[in-house]
Amino acid sequence: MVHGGGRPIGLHKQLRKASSTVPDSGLTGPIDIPDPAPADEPKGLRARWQRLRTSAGGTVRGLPKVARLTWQASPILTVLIVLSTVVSGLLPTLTAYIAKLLLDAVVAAIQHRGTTTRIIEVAGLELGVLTFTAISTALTNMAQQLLQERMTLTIRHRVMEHAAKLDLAFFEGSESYDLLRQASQEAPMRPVSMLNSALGLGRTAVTFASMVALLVSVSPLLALVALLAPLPAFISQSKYGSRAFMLALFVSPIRRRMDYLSTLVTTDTYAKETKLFGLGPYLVDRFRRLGQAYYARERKLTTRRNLVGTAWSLLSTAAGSGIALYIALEAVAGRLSIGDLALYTSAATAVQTAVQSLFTGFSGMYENNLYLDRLYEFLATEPRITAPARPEPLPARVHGHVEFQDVSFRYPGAEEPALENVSFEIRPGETVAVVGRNGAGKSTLFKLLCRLYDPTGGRILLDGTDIREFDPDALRGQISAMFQDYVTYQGTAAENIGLGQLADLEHRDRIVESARRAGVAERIERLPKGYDSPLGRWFDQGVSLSGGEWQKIALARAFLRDTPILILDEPTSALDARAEHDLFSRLRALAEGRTTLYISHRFSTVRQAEKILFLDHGKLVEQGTHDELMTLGGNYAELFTLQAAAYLDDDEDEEVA
Ligand SMILES: Nc1ncnc2c1ncn2[C@@H]1O[C@H](COP(=O)(O)OP(=O)(O)OP(=O)(O)O)[C@@H](O)[C@H]1O
Repeated sequence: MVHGGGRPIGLHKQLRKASSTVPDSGLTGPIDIPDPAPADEPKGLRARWQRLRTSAGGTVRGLPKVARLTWQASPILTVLIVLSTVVSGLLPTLTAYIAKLLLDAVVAAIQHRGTTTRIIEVAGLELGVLTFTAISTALTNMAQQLLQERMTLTIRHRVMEHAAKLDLAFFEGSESYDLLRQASQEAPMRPVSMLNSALGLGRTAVTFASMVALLVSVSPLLALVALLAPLPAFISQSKYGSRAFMLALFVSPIRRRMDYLSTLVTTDTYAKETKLFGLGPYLVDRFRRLGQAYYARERKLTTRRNLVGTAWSLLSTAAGSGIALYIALEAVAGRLSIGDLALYTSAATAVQTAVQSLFTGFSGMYENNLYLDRLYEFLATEPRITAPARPEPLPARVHGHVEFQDVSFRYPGAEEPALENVSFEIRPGETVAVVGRNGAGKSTLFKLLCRLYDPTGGRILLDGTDIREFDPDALRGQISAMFQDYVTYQGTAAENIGLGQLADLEHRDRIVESARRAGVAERIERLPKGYDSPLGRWFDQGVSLSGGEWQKIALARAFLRDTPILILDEPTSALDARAEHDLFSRLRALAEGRTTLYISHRFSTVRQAEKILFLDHGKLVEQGTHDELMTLGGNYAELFTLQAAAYLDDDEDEEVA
């Protein structure tokens, strides 16, 4: 994990822990956000100073990384933006100086000491500088906007690229969900913001230094006053900057809940239930109340931050006015020229403005840096399931001999193991049904076989080799799978199937063949544009399919891959009896020569398997053929009889009727 920003590691962790303990799903329960101020916020002056130093140090250390990011996004724009910054930093001082020259020339002309030519020369110079300023401002704006776009694209690209590499465990944890959200939604704007703040800071520093130099030449004391006045405001700004970030961190789970509530009411998939159960007003009200709590927090912080900030910055204003008065009196006394007066007045104003931009710039950088830390933290999250340094090459022909040896598994953060000491062997080409009650660990077994998770104990062998010794991508290339929660892609029918094997995306004949195997070819042909019909409602003219039709499409996607292992998690849960029967008769041909595992709750299909594994509370309690398990008279026999009895009852009822 990367801990940029010089923030103490403990604080980071503590914050995250606190922010993820916001209770409840948001559907019920209290709507409250814990106070974002961490318990250890420094109280004494010394502690504050210490903290300022750490945060300043951290912010400055954050700069090179941002510079690298911007450079990667576009070297030309980066150079352009840096150059224009330096130039535009000098321009105010130059403008002020020319104004002084102009005034002095005018006064001299009035007093018949100077010439009109001199005035024209200075006016020409002024025009030149103003034109240059306009051009340089335009260039800076252009470079900034373009860089913003480029950066956002670069970072989103990196976030996607990285997310694609991460383990399933990362996506299934709620803490990492927040991190992902922050990295993908909040972070892309931050580097440019950070760069802008840094450049603004640089520009201001140039203006500030040149102006202060002018002030020093009048009175070192005044220069000192101008320099010291901003300090209190600076400190208060840095405090509120970090509070704002902490608040954002704390409200992140609340916002997630708000998003969820909003999705429930605005998404087609949920609309049916929301309407039927009359949940609309209830959910809308929850959203409103969460929103209010969220807004109240934001308002408190924003108003405090601005009011307190302004109060402190009044000190700087007072100092500025003092300087102006002093210089005016000096001019009256004849110790300074009118031009000097104008110069110093604008210098004083510029220093004051500069001072304010300095803290806005710095606190902006500080805040951006805190967000960027989350991005770096995300980018530094490494997948645990990776290829070994020297991956074992897969055999030229994988036979599909699968062996679980004493495999145990517990999901990260779970109390109970999902699988416990599971051992079994599947010979190449065998068809195996995995059965058991809900939550018994069946899907988990499949996830482990695909190496979406690694077992916490024991090992899984494919053709005699521990699957951890293969490159996970190569291993997954040997497996076709359809999961319980298969994806319904908002794409054409051909794309929906073709995504199962990217190389075949353009091979229409193979796609048609898979559709036929899954029993959905005829339905697709009846669509308005056949295989090129968009499915789902996101597109214009998209066709809505029924649940079973979608499931057949998902099956076709799995069948497109010609792999030695086929895994189907409840492949017929949405199919009608005829479709299920047809699929299983075809499956025998499809499964020919491939190791096939399927999960099913329908015992009529389970009994056809060559081997049945019965899981109960994560343990493999029975295994064998249908006949063997029936003879055993255990769990399987009990459930089978139960289901068969239900059917028999139905038949009898029908007969009676
Ligand atoms: N991502 C996860 N994180 C934590 N626990 C999980 C996760 N997925 C599943 N579990 C838990 O692991 C256990 C086994 O789940 P699994 O999905 O393997 O059950 P299953 O046998 O496939 O059930 P079903 O028949 O209902 O599909 C369950 O108790 C479940 O709560």
